[in-house]
Amino acid sequence: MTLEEAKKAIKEPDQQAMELCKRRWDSIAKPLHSLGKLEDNLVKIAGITGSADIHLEKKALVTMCADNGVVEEGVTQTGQEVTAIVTDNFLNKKATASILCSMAGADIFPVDIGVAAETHVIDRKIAWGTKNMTKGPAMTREEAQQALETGISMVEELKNKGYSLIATGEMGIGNTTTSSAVASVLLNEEVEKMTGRGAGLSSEGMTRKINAIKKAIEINQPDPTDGVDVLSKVGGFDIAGMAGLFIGGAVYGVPIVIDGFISAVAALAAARICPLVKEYMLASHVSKEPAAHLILEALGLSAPLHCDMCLGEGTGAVVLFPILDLACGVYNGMSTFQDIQVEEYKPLA
Ligand SMILES: Cc1cc2ncn([C@H]3O[C@H](COP(=O)(O)O)[C@@H](O)[C@H]3O)c2cc1C
Ligand SMILES: O=C(O)c1cccnc1
Repeated sequence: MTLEEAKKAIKEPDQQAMELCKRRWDSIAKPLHSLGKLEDNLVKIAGITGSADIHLEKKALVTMCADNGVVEEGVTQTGQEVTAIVTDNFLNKKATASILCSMAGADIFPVDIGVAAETHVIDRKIAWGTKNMTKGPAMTREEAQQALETGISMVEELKNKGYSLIATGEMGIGNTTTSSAVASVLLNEEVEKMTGRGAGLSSEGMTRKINAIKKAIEINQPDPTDGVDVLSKVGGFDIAGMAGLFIGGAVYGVPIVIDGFISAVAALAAARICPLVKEYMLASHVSKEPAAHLILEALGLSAPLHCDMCLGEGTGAVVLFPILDLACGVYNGMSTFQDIQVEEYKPLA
């Protein structure tokens, strides 16, 4: 499906399914709304899937893996070769996200959407990394569109395989630099406010990172009203691929879980391309990256978890999975007021 077709296919979530789900929660023998965001997330899922019958047995994490030409500017603590190593490690439980997935009963789908080396994961390579955005656009508009469409098609494939919940993740040395650039443009905020130390960076490194982002924005002049333009000029294949996952979730009625800062920036870009996509994403945690909470605020989302995590790879999103499983267990298994023959709970005015 093309991006244009996807945009046309997106509808409002199903209000009736949400209402039914709320009614089911309110009928359960416990104080009203006492499971808070656990309840809210299931109501949202009902609206996304169009059904109050909620089962989350098959869960997936898609990690979009890509390299970033901007690492030439000395904006990271580790070298670009780490991207390919961690990408392949997703396959053999040697990466944090793959271990978390096996513990949470989820399957991991690492996608090479633009790693600058050969890898052994799902091959959707658009290019061998992006160009250095301080010297010109990171990629062409066509490449950005291709990355978005890759994300959309991954959701279609996983839905056809029976997956009902998808977490978003990434691996790409230098992608907090591109994320901060995209966030700065989309929110029209100072680069300094949007930039953190990523996977660990010295103070001199931070100065280089901020200067590189400013230079990239200055030279490329991305149009903040055009999400595809911003992604292509100062983004990366991984961020655009994840933005595609969010758009795909809205097209195919599959809830998509946001991870940390990088994933949230992708969600923001997706929402700029098509505002309704916001209704199809679930927040998981608030990353320790300084601007993460601002991105979630801009999306109008409130994350249930505050773990001071800042790892990426989809780790925080996968941590939400067992919590949603627990919510689902109560939703599907708990007795109702009718079962225990108690008049419905009436809160005090
Ligand atoms: C060994 C290693 C494993 C990682 N797994 C995720 N990231 C995280 O760090 C990177 C972003 O930080 P920056 O922009 O500072 O490079 C991304 O790959 C992100 O997923 C890692 C980083 C490293 C070094
Ligand atoms: O929050 C994130 O996604 C993040 C932060 C730092 C490094 N890697 C990922």
